[in-house]
Amino acid sequence: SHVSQELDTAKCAFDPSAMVTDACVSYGTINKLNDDVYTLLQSLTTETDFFSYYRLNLFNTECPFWSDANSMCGNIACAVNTIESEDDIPLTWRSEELSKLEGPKANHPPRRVQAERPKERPLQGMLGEGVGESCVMEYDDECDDRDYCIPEDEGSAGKGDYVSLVDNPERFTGYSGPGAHQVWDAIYRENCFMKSTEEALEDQSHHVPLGGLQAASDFRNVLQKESQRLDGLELELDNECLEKRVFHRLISGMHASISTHLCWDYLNQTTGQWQPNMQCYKERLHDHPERVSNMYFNYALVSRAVAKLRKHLQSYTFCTSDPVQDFDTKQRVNELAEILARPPRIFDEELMFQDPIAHGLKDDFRNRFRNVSRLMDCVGCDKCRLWGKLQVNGYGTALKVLFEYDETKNGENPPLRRTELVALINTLGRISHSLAAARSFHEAYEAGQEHAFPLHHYAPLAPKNAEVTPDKEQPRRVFHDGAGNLYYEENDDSEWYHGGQKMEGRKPWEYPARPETATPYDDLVTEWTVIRDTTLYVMKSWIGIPHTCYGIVKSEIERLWAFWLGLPVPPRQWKLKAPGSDDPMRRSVDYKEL
Ligand SMILES: Cc1cc2nc3c(=O)[nH]c(=O)nc-3n(C[C@H](O)[C@H](O)[C@H](O)COP(=O)(O)OP(=O)(O)OC[C@H]3O[C@@H](n4cnc5c(N)ncnc54)[C@H](O)[C@@H]3O)c2cc1C
Repeated sequence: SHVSQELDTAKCAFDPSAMVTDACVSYGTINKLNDDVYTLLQSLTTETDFFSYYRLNLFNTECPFWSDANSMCGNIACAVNTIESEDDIPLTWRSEELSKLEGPKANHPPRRVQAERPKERPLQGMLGEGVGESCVMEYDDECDDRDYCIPEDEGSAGKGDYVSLVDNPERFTGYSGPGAHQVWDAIYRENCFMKSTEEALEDQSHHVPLGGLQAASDFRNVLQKESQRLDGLELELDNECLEKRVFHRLISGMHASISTHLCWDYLNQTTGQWQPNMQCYKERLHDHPERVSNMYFNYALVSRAVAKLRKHLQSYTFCTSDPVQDFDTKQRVNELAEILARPPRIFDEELMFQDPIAHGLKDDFRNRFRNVSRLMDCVGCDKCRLWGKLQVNGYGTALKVLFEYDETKNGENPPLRRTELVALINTLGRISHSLAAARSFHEAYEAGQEHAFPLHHYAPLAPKNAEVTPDKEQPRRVFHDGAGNLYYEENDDSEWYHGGQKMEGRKPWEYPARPETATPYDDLVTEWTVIRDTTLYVMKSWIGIPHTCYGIVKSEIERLWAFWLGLPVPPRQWKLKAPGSDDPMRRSVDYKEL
């Protein structure tokens, strides 16, 4: 089918209508990359305090483009458009309820108050106990004119709130109808860079003046050059609205990603069941393969931006007062950037805008993006506005990094605010999840299934147990494989050691692939080794139960005794733990043992 061609084709011939050859990478390569980073990205966005809280101005803003009086419902206060008769369904399933934000919220304290509060608790527990507030608080309120988005606090009295992204997943909210369409229409209208002079003049009242004609011709020059470089052909380029296509792909890809999520996490408002909706997928994505293709384009663009930040992120402080969380977050981010930076390069921003003649275009692009950012204030559903704003900021940050950053330098680059970094990584997390969900939908659809398949099995996750080792001041990552072996990482450079021996070619939680030379006999021996080890492990655990219980009781009595005598109570020596990815029972075949 067309979609499978779109998804699986290994070639990406230059196609003027597809516009950007820079992201000319096979869909298969992107799927493979996504398989490698999916779990890491999801863990980063849901398990670290730094990336699971976002600061934004959600309520103190007004839609600057139209007002309630003359619009078809675009403003925040305006009721969301919902299914025919919502009165018949329970309150919790109504769009009005689904649209509301959930979970704790913390105000961003003004500068004067910031100075008075302790560095560890700048938000005074407002997000709940156990949240590393120094990982969430953003001290940098400055703006930079190289930003593609409106800094969240611009033009409003409030400095925004911190909200939990984990408590407010992007999913079906029921927000639809003319209000939602009006916003999407306005966003797509932003993309026409090259218009007739009359139209351009007419538009001056609505938009920031842009010099679009100059930009369009700049862009055409760049494209012409690029196409010649690629295949020596003079391309027939459409005379009208050329730039529109790059911009269009970004917006359309974001729209498609939002649609994928609402179809994946869909609520049947009459039965109250949350489940993937195949019909929704078919109508919004399957029947429009170019939308799926635009999501892939966005993936390439945003992941390249993260890869480009690799050096910058190595020296980034995520949490000022929580070294273990800071270390853990940094390790995961570094690993993500490292995987994304592996060849082949999937997006080549140097082919765009970098040409000195294309300066007008860059400003134009930036200004249009700012307008899209402002349009987000016209979205009449809190949760949708949250994710809409976050993703526009994420794409804006990706563009800023792609076109304003020099990856070899550090000091001279524009500052990267916490909000931008959180938006960037979460936006990548969103597209990553969209690609995975679209693939599951697609495969189930092709197989004639009514329901989507579960998400693919992704690469197991690296351990997250950062520990402060006694012999080092810095925390470093250690990995316990559950069979009594301890591995540790040296020099923050992903070199893993076991008993002083460096592990070549793999991480301790990875298992070597089956060598091409392995014979069926090797397979048999390997399988037998696994069965034998597993049986021994289980037997050993059972035999060890009395000893373990004795140890627990003894240590608890000692603690109680110390407490009774008024002495310092020693820390607990044991803990209950659910099996994780480091569980040896999850071991797969280890050929290295052969
Ligand atoms: C910023 C924003 C965030 C939103 N977030 C959510 C959310 O989190 N949860 C939720 O349930 N709803 C959300 N919505 C609403 C949702 O996007 C749809 O508007 C709604 O579900 C109605 O869908 P629809 O089928 O009428 O078409 P819409 O998705 O509203 O699309 C309008 C028109 O745009 C065109 N179009 C659609 N998709 C694409 C594409 N990928 N590329 C190019 N053109 C396209 C089609 O011609 C379509 O008729 C959000 C809306 C906005 C504006």
